[in-house]
Amino acid sequence: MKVIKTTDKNFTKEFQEILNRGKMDISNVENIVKEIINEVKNEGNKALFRHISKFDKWTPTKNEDLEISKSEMKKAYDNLDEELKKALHLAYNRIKAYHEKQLPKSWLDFEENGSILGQKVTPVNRAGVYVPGGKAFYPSSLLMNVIPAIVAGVREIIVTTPVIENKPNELLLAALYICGAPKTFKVGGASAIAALSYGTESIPKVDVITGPGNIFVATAKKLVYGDVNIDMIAGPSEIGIIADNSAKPDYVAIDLLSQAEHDEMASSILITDSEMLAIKTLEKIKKFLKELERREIAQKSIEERGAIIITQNIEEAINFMNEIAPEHLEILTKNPFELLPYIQNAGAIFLGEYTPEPIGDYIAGPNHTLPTGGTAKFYSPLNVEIFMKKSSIISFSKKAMEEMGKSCAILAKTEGLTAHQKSVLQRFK
Ligand SMILES: NC(=O)c1ccc[n+]([C@@H]2O[C@H](COP(=O)([O-])OP(=O)(O)OC[C@H]3O[C@@H](n4cnc5c(N)ncnc54)[C@H](O)[C@@H]3O)[C@@H](O)[C@H]2O)c1
Ligand SMILES: N[C@H](CO)Cc1c[nH]c[nH+]1
Ligand SMILES: [Zn+2]
Repeated sequence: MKVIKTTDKNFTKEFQEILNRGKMDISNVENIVKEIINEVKNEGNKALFRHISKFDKWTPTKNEDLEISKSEMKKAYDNLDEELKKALHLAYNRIKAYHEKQLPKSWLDFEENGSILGQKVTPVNRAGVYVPGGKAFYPSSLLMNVIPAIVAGVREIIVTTPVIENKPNELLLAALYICGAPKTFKVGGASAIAALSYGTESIPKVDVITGPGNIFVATAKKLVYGDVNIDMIAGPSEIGIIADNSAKPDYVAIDLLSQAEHDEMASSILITDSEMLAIKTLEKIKKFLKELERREIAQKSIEERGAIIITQNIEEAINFMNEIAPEHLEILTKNPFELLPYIQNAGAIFLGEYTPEPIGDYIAGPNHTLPTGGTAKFYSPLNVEIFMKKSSIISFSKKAMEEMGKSCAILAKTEGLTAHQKSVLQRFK
């Protein structure tokens, strides 16, 4: 784990290396992904069968094999352990309530001259949700993506997820049932993104695709963007923590490890003005690592992509964290809310010692699909608006046309667009 001080001679170079870590390099996989997309475009389900056989360790032979039935979902829900069921419902209700607050409104404005201007908000007709499933199952990501689409009022939601060895995860099946049993296909990676973008015999073409995934999924989303809308290109998980000497090293250490255990490419960064906290956190990381199920992944991630930056004061810590723009930011200082006005870039901000990042992954309510790799400088968390679009509304009265028609006509004439000019002037005859 890199430990550096902002007063070190080579700090600028070291910090630049940290900034570059999250940037996604798709050059190695771009050609492979292009080929997969073309095969799905040209051959439909037949290509899906082949890709599933190659990557997911089972071989579908007919179209029906691709779909998870509603009865499978119901059976998994009925057989689910009561405590898990309660937890799923709690998560569902909290995520739904939070996203309902995000709903944009249609509006009409009535001007004195009798004209009406406004905006009409409409959900997209069909949305595709990708749920990763290559190396682990993510029922929580299913909820985080499907619930905003439900809240937005999307008419049809199509889910795709790879099902390794054709053995669906019971919790994922139960979560699908709670989400209203949307049509779900056992397809993963770039093939799934291509199928949702262009359609196959079984999978309908959608208007927007959301959901995280590995480099093949991210690259495919980048390539199909424009033919469909996408939420964002999310890379490996990240956590940034700003802490002072009031923070508990145990909390800081385990919260850093919480994202490190996701992925060897995940990055976990502590910025603190307390050298003592830095030393104690390092000790605790060593202790906790021994206790983790995913120790090897977490260890590799924390050793190769973890960092502690020691600053001269908390203002400096905030400035460097704003430059990093982490996916998740925890503030573990005496008065965390005092720092909030100065935080400019972060996907989600967790304030205070009782708000560890994992509470946001599952239960709190805000979305856990967040911008990574510094893209929190311009992307927002996944939200209901990605499943909606807006149309402008314009209705001019005769009086408004008399007031403004001439100005419009002269602008049109100056652009050389005389049909535009005449279209307006006709109204005066
Ligand atoms: N940001 C979030 O909210 C969030 C949530 C959950 C998971 N994640 C991340 O999503 C990622 C999930 O990755 P995953 O691999 O487990 O599952 P995945 O579902 O993203 O990818 C599995 C699919 O990748 C394709 N694939 C695998 N190897 C390939 C190859 N050599 N060539 C072409 N295609 C290939 C296959 O189609 C396979 O079905 C992880 O990095 C995880 O940390 C992020
Ligand atoms: N922390 C991940 C997003 O970066 C989401 C997740 C799903 N399950 C657990 N965590
Ligand atoms: Zn997580």
